[in-house]
Amino acid sequence: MDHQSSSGNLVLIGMPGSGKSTVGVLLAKRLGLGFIDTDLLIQEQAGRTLQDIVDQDGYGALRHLEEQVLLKLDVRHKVISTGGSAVYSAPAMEYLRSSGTLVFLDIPLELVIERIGDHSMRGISRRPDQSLAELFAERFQLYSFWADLTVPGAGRNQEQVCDAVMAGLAPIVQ
Ligand SMILES: Nc1ncnc2c1ncn2[C@@H]1O[C@H](COP(=O)(O)OP(=O)(O)O)[C@@H](O)[C@H]1O
Ligand SMILES: O=C(O)C1=C[C@@H](OP(=O)(O)O)[C@@H](O)[C@H](O)C1
Ligand SMILES: [Mg+2]
Repeated sequence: MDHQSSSGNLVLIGMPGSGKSTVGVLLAKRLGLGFIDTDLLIQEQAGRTLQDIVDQDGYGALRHLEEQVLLKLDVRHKVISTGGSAVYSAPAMEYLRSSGTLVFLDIPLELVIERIGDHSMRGISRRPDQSLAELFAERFQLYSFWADLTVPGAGRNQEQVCDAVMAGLAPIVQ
């Protein structure tokens, strides 16, 4: 049994709007697994909303908290939906990979904008000088690098994305 299947977690990574949180719940139901959204763990730990953290303390503070929460996760057989910025922490990604399969929900920039808007990018962890297009390009490299499986999301509703993840997992997870 390799690192991907030994602890049985399924970890969703990708841009905000790619469906990590909503598709994650569908996947957990289909697979009979529990579900964790690490954004909610961050909020619980901080006692504040993610929006507050970014607004008051800046994007670096959110990334730091996110890394701490990810490195403290000690779970098996869960679907784990991460926040879009999780991939900035190599230690956290290595750790998640050691106990699960990393699935990149890959949507184009146009869909990100359609789903989350591009006006203020509130709540997104990004350098103030960085455009959404630049952020997308930077992150695309990181998501692709860490992914065990990449699932394209364009032209698919949430159930169809769920189907595509299940189909993609079949050959790599026992
Ligand atoms: N495949 C899809 N088709 C249409 N809308 C979607 C799809 N996946 C997600 N959405 C919508 O996009 C928004 C962001 O989804 P969410 O699951 O919160 O993404 P993430 O956690 O990756 O930011 C929600 O309004 C959700 O309903
Ligand atoms: O991509 C990002 O920088 C962020 C994505 C959000 O999660 P989703 O990807 O679930 O929307 C949340 O973690 C936070 O607002 C920062
Ligand atoms: Mg989410």
